[in-house]
Amino acid sequence: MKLKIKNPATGQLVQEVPINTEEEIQQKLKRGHESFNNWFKVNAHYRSKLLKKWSNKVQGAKEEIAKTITLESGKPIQESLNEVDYATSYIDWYAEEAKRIYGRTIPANSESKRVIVTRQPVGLVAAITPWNFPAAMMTRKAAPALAAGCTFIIKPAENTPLTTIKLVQLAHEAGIPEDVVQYVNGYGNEVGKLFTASTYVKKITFTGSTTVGKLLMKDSADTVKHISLELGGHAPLIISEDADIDFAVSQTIASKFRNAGQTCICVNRVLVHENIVDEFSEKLTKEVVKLKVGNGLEKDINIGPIINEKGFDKIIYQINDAMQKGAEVLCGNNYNANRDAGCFFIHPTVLKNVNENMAIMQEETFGPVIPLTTFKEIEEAVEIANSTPYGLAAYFFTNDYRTGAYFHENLDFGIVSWNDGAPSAAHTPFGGMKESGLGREGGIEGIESYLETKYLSIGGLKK
Ligand SMILES: NC(=O)c1ccc[n+]([C@@H]2O[C@H](COP(=O)([O-])OP(=O)(O)OC[C@H]3O[C@@H](n4cnc5c(N)ncnc54)[C@H](O)[C@@H]3O)[C@@H](O)[C@H]2O)c1
Ligand SMILES: O=C[C@H](O)CS(=O)(=O)O
Repeated sequence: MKLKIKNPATGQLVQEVPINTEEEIQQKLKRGHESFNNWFKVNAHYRSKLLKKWSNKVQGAKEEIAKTITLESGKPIQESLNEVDYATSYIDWYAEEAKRIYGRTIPANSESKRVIVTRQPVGLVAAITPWNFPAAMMTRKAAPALAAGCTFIIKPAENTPLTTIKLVQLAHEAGIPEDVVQYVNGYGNEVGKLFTASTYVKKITFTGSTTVGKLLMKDSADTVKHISLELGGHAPLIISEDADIDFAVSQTIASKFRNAGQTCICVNRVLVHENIVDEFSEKLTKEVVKLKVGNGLEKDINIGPIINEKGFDKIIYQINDAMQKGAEVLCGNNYNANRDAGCFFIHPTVLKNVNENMAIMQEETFGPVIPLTTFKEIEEAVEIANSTPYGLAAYFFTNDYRTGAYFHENLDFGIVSWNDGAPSAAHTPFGGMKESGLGREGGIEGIESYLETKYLSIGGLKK
C-alpha cells in the first residue's frame, strides 16, 4: 500500500510513499526505545552541536524543502520559504536550551541529609503532525525532544509526508543516529492506536484537530503517557473604537490569509466597534480584493488552494449558512472547484452583519473568509470572544492602555496579541487553553514536557 501525494493546486501526482506495516512500526518503536539508553547519556553540549548541524543542513536545502512544502500543501512559495526559516528557528532555539536544563539543591531539614533535584528525558516520544506546516510542526516537536535527550518517532499527515521525510534524512546526515529520530507513514487512526498502545512510547505529542486530540488523550490514559496537544482554534480579533484602522486592516489580512486561512491561529471572527465598522469594512474590502489566488508555485500568488474537498465544503457551507441568516457579502464568495482533480480555490471573502447564530461564528473555518460582527462595550466583545470552546489565539487592536490591560486579563486564550497579527515565534510558549490544547511549544516552557523531575535524598551523613 502507498500514499499518493498530490499537488492540491493541480491534482497532479507528486510522489507515492509506502505505508508502513504494523510490524515495521512496532520494530521502529522498539528501536526508538532501545536507542534511548545511549542517546540520553550523550552530553547536552554534543546534542546541541548535532542540532545546530541539523539546522544548517535544513537551511542548506531551503529552496528544495520550500518547493516540497508548496507541492504537497499548496501554500504560496514565499510562505514555504518563511516556514523553513520558522522550522529551523525551533532547532536553533532548542540547540541552546539543551545546555540549560538545570536542576537544583534544596536545603534539607537535617544536618545529616542533602536533597538534590535533577531532570531527565522521558524516553521515546511519538509525534503526530498536521498538513498545514509540515516543516515547522515537525521541528517544533523534534527539536525540544532531541535537546532533552529523548528519542523521537513521527507520523506526518497523509497528504504532506514528503517534507518530514526530508527533514529526518537531513537529521541523519547531521549525525543524529537513525534510531534516535524516525518517521513512519500511514493513516492516523491506525498509527495512532499503535503509538498510544505501545509501552515503549512514554509521550504523545500531537498537533491537529481537537476531535483527534481528544481521542489520543483517551487512548494515552491506558499507559499513563505524557501528552502535549496543540489543537483547533477559532481566533477572535477585536477592534476598539480608538484603534488605528489602517494598521488594523493590514494586521487582520496578515493573520487571516496566511496559508489561505488554514492555520490554527488565523483570525476566524472579527469584532468591530459599531462606530467604526463601516470605515473598517470598506478599507478592509478594498485591500482584500487585491489578493491574488492561484498555484502557490507561481510568484505573487497570495492565496493558494484549499487542502481538500472536506475543507472546501465546510467553508462553502459556512458562507452559505451566514448568507441565509442575513450576512452581507462585501467581496469574494466565488470559487473554483474541480472535484475530479481534487482542486479547490476560494477567493478571499468578507461577510458583514454576521451574528452569533451563524455556524461561522461557532466552528473553526480554516479558510479565507472574514466574518464581521459588531460590539458596543469592551465587556460585550470579551464575552463574545470567550464564548466558544476554543482558547488558542486572540487579537485586539487599541491604543488605550486600560483597554489593552482589560483585554489581556480577560481573554481566555493562550496567545493574546495586542496590535500584532503575527505573534508566533520559537522563543514564545505557543499553545491553547480550554479545548485548544494542553502544554506549550517553544520558549523555555516548550522543553519541560519532555523532561521528568527526580529528586535525590541523601541521608546518614556525618553531623
Ligand atoms: N494548535 C496548533 O498548533 C495547530 C497547528 C496546526 C493545525 N492545528 C489544527 O489542526 C487542524 C487541521 O489539521 P489537520 O486537518 O491535519 O488535522 P487532523 O486532526 O485531521 O490531522 C492531524 C494529524 O492527525 C492524524 N490523525 C487523523 N485521525 C487520527 C486518529 N483517529 N488518531 C490519530 N491520529 C489521527 C492525521 O493523519 C494527521 O497526521 C485544525 O483544527 C487546526 O486548527 C492546530
Ligand atoms: O497552524 C498552526 C501553526 O501552529 C500556526 S503558527 O505557524 O505556529 O503561527
